[in-house]
Amino acid sequence: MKTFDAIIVGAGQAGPSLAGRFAGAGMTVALIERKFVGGTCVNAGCMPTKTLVASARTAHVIRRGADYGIHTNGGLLTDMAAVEKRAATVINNARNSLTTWLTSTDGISLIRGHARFESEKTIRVGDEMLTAPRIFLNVGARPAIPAFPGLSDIEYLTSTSIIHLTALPRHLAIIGGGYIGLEFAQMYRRFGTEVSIIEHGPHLAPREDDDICQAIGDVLSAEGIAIHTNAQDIRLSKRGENIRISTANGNPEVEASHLLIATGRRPNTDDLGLENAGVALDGKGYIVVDDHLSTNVDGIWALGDCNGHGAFTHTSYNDFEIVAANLLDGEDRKLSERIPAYALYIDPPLGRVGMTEKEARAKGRSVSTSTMPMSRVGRAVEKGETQGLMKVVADVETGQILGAAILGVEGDEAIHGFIDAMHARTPYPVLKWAVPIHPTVSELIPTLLGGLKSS
Ligand SMILES: Cc1cc2nc3c(=O)[nH]c(=O)nc-3n(C[C@H](O)[C@H](O)[C@H](O)COP(=O)(O)OP(=O)(O)OC[C@H]3O[C@@H](n4cnc5c(N)ncnc54)[C@H](O)[C@@H]3O)c2cc1C
Ligand SMILES: NC(=O)c1ccc[n+]([C@@H]2O[C@H](COP(=O)([O-])OP(=O)(O)OC[C@H]3O[C@@H](n4cnc5c(N)ncnc54)[C@H](O)[C@@H]3O)[C@@H](O)[C@H]2O)c1
Repeated sequence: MKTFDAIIVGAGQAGPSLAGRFAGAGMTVALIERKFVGGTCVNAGCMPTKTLVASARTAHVIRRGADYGIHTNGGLLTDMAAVEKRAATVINNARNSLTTWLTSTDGISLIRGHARFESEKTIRVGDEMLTAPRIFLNVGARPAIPAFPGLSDIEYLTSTSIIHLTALPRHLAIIGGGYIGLEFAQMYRRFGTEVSIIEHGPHLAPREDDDICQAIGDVLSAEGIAIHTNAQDIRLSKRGENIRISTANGNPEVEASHLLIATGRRPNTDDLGLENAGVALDGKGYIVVDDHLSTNVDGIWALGDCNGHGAFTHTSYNDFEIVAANLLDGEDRKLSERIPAYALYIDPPLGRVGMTEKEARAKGRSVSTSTMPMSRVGRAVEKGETQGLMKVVADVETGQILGAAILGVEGDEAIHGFIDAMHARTPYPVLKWAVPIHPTVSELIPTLLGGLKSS
């Protein structure tokens, strides 16, 4: 049995930083990883996808060159092998530098293998038994694949395997119109593939307000992506070399050369031996945690996607910050203090923070909203990218901003004006007097706030 001050399972977005802080405080840490250090973000998530999105945007800009008075001689060719290689390089560089840091930091033992609880304080990795008074779970999630009829007869892609394609599909069908589905849909359309999205809800990006969903649909259909919503009872079958996707409610059948299933993710908690430690899970398999990220078992914490309180790199990293601040810096940081924020990396991107209008109304707040089309934003006009809209939701009684969305050029950056104001709890009338820089997207935020009215 090897004894450490702390054991961390999973080297995703929280584990390595936590290991570094503990080691810096003079503690011995075992960091256990069964696959690649860096977890989903580095190896199969944010980093490769945003690298691929950048290649796709380059193709799009070249295609639009004539709109800007710039002409290219000859056609456009996507060299998918080179596109894939660029993403692989980004992955490998990030993974290697993290590995170098972890293996060269005194106090951290990077242990390769699958970890499983034997008891509350004991973890097995292969033949090795490890124990520590503090155990931190950062095991992440993986694609969830629904049991569609016919699934076993066909080959399909997930967000993990599609990253490694080196040849362009003729026709990519995507089941699921959420983050993964939409980012890959636009990316592959821009690479030159025919793309069909099949979503069982009434809208794409169904968590968003209807006006935002509608605008997202408009952006994607304008690029020639076929969108099939309300697709119930999806069935899969093989037709020659192709995959046929049929639905019950009159949507046309889609026959595609490739199929990506992007219907959500499930936590990696089913093979961790949690029953041997008595750690409680919720109905969806997420580890139940309190406001300080402690599980129901003393001395065991859960961070990142596996606790179901955020499914993003920044939320996993913030979980690390909360635990480190509370255990090492004598602070009292809480999960409930975090304001949800995220971006959907279609182009133009959607930056989002806080509540949607429908969430705010469901909570019974005295809601006031203001929207503005991106066609009124000078910077967007100058860039020739006027799709989308800005929207803010505020509480008219308290003057607090409840949420905001910027679907538009630079929306993922400009939304930080709202993120910071909401974090500082600045009432919106104060922001109306800020003097932003011209010409930016953010300069329209005071005007947007000026349009707030109750309805
Ligand atoms: C295609 C895609 C694109 C994304 N894009 C974005 C984006 O643009 N922005 C954003 O914020 N988020 C994005 N995400 C989400 C983001 O990647 C995840 O939320 C984030 O990586 C979660 O981090 P984590 O630390 O919770 O877990 P992970 O990064 O998943 O790490 C968990 C680690 O634990 C290891 N592990 C699991 N079980 C065991 C075990 N029993 N023993 C040992 N090791 C184990 C795994 O191998 C893994 O390395 C994207 C996700 C996907 C799939
Ligand atoms: N930009 C980002 O930050 C980013 C990018 C990609 C992924 N992610 C993370 O990865 C997670 C998973 O992404 P995702 O797109 O797989 O999940 P998601 O929950 O965002 O979207 C899944 C979509 O599939 C639909 N769906 C579910 N079951 C279906 C079925 N049986 N038939 C048809 N449609 C069905 C849902 O209605 C939803 O629209 C996200 O929650 C997010 O946290 C983040």
